[in-house]
Amino acid sequence: MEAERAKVADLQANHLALSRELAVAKTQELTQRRELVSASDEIEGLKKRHAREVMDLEMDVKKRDREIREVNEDLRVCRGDLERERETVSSLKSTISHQSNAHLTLTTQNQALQAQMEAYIRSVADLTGKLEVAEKEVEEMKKEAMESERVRRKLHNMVQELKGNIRVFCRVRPVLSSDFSSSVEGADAEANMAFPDQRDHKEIVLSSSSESATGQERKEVYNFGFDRVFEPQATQAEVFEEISQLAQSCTDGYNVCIFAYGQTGSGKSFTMEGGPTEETAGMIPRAVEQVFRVAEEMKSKGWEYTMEGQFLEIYNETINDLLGKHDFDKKKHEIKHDAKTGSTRVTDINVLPLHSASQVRTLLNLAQGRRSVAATMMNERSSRSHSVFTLRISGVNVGLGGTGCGEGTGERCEGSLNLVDLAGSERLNVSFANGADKERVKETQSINKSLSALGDVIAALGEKGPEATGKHIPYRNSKLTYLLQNSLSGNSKTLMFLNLSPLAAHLNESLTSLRFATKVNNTTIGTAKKQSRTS
Ligand SMILES: Nc1ncnc2c1ncn2[C@@H]1O[C@H](COP(=O)(O)OP(=O)(O)OP(=O)(O)O)[C@@H](O)[C@H]1O
Repeated sequence: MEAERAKVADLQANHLALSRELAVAKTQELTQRRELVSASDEIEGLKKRHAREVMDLEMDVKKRDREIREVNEDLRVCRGDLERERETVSSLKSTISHQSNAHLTLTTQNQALQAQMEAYIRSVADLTGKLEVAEKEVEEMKKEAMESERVRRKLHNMVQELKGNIRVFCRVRPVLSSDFSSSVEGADAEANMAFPDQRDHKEIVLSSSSESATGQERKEVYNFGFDRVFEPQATQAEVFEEISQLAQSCTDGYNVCIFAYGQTGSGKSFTMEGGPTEETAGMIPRAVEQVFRVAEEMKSKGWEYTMEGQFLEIYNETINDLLGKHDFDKKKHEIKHDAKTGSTRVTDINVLPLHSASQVRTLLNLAQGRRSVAATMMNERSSRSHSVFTLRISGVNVGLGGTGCGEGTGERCEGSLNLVDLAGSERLNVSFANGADKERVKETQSINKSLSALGDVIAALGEKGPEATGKHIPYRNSKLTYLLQNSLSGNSKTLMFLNLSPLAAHLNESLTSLRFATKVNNTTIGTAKKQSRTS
């Protein structure tokens, strides 16, 4: 029992110890429970904080995500931009590389140009110096040119004077197809004409053979010499070349008269007026053109010209104004000479200012249409009146204002150019073999009277020193000679064309014309005087 009791005491001591331990354990447990509650509160608090923090973090993450997306988007845009910028940069790089190449080239060119420019500047300076010298020389030369022009005019006119103031040119027209249509047998046969002087062209020889009373063949040879003989093939230009110097004379202040003499159909109108083409244009249009050309050229020598023209015909000893308003001129015209100036005027005649050669051509055509033209038995187109075209020229030397050559000399000159197409010179019996109408007979008589008056005037002038001896010159015997007085006397230069037909049938007429022209050619008219004055 004691064992048991000891056992129970042991058990009780154990129990006590265990109860104590349990109490301690319970206290510990309580403490721990409290700690646990506090820890779980703490955990709860932590959990809540954690949840809040997680939420905050989630929101933060979402925000960041958004931001990341935005940044990514920006990045993408930036990448695009960057890519484009890269491309731009690369193209700029290549441009820069080109540009720098170009710049290099330009720099080289610039250097070369600068070198050239410097050379130019040097040569410009050099040229400026030379120009100044040349300008001085030009000025001197202009002065010299004006002076030599004055000398030239003097010499030119001296040459003209030495050649004689009445000159005669003989021109034979070619045989025409119309010559073959004549009803008279043998009318188309060519006359025997020769031109032996092939160097100076001054001779014409006509020969004819006839049967003498004893039945023997008689050969006759006629020699004539003129200032110039033109063969049938001579062109209008060749003929004009010989007379063009005369046009210059009238711009120098001389009275120039060119007239055509010859039987009907011998080529007077062709020589003076010519055909419609440039090649066939006659002496009148060519001379007018020459005068205008010379006047234009003389501008550079300080001369200024004004021109005026008149055109008339003398038909049956009456003057008809070819520039009048009506086809038939009913006015009575008188011829007036001014002894002081040596000029001739016709009263009530239209005198038109002339500005160009083409204006003159139009006038001439108009006037030609008005000419009294009547058919004769010899030439359908024969004109039965004398036509006189007059171009008056006044010049004044006004200098070359503004060129440094100073004032003009103030010298004035007045000249005229008379171009006369005479009516046919055939004798009465040739034209009117079967005695035709009276009007035509009167016309022919009147023409022949004036032509023989022309011959008489020339013959009287040809007698030695007519003007010095005061011998009477019968200018008044016909309207033609009276009108041409100043063109035939000592104040002028005269050229006569003797037109000849090449036909054998016209041989006698040709011989008569040749004799008349020889008389004219042997006439020496005093010295031509230039009509000039210094204002
Ligand atoms: N050199 C020439 N070349 C070519 N044809 C010419 C030449 N000369 C004159 N003729 C021609 O001869 C014909 C007569 O000439 P033109 O009419 O000129 O004679 P004319 O002497 O003036 O006559 P008229 O006294 O009747 O006026 C015209 O058909 C003309 O064309």
